[in-house]
Amino acid sequence: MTREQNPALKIEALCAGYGRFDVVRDVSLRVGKGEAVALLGPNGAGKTTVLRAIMSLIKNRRGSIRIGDTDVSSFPPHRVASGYAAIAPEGRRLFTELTVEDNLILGAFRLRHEKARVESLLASVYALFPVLLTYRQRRSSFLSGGEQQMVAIGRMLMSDPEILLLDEPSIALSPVAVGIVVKALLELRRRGASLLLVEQRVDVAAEVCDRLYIMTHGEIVEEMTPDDIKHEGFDIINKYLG
Ligand SMILES: Nc1ncnc2c1ncn2[C@@H]1O[C@H](COP(=O)(O)OP(=O)(O)OP(=O)(O)O)[C@@H](O)[C@H]1O
Repeated sequence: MTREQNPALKIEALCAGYGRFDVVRDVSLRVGKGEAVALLGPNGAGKTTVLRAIMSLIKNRRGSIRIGDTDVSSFPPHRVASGYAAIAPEGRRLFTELTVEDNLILGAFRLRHEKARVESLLASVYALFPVLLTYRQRRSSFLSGGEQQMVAIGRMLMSDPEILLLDEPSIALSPVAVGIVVKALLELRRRGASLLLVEQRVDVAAEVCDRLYIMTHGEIVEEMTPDDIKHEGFDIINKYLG
């Protein structure tokens, strides 16, 4: 099947929010297999809410969400997390008292009876982030922000999901750490991963992604490519980001 016929993620007419209020309205988007797509927008636009809806973490949700061949719209969160989607949330949310390796292994909870597969996933995370191998027995609280972000991305990879969701992986990181995260995301792309990246930094999104959706006030208002930005400059996007 071609990428067009069988995307990694296809959202149609999603409405989602909190309590009785929708903060995401009629959102449709697609991430092809092996494609990296960014969701850009100002604070409060509803980007994180889209990611939470994909993971079934909010109850107020309508519309359809397909991951690969499966409609996951009615799945409970643990089922979505069992190999369909994984999220590296904003702020990383590590178990800071646990070691790096224990945090990573928690990401493979669903595969706990498949020891060889867990070992092989762990080896591929350490190949992506060699520094984590050095620090594997170190408590996560002792890591820098950039290293903690590597653990959050690695933990996501440990569930071997069909689509990776990243919520502002560059936030509050030093320029060097942002560079390391960008390099890791490019390497994941090279390995064929499908990514949906929520970002505030247009430069990071344009470097990593094939396509960018712009979201404001709960709706997708524009779709563009990094080439559009290259030709027309950041102004075409900055008018939406405020
Ligand atoms: N748990 C919640 N309960 C009620 N309202 C919420 C909750 N979480 C977010 N909201 C509201 O939903 C709207 C969208 O928030 P969301 O976090 O999805 O935006 P965002 O685009 O990810 O912004 P940011 O970049 O600031 O994280 C905001 O108005 C926010 O105040």
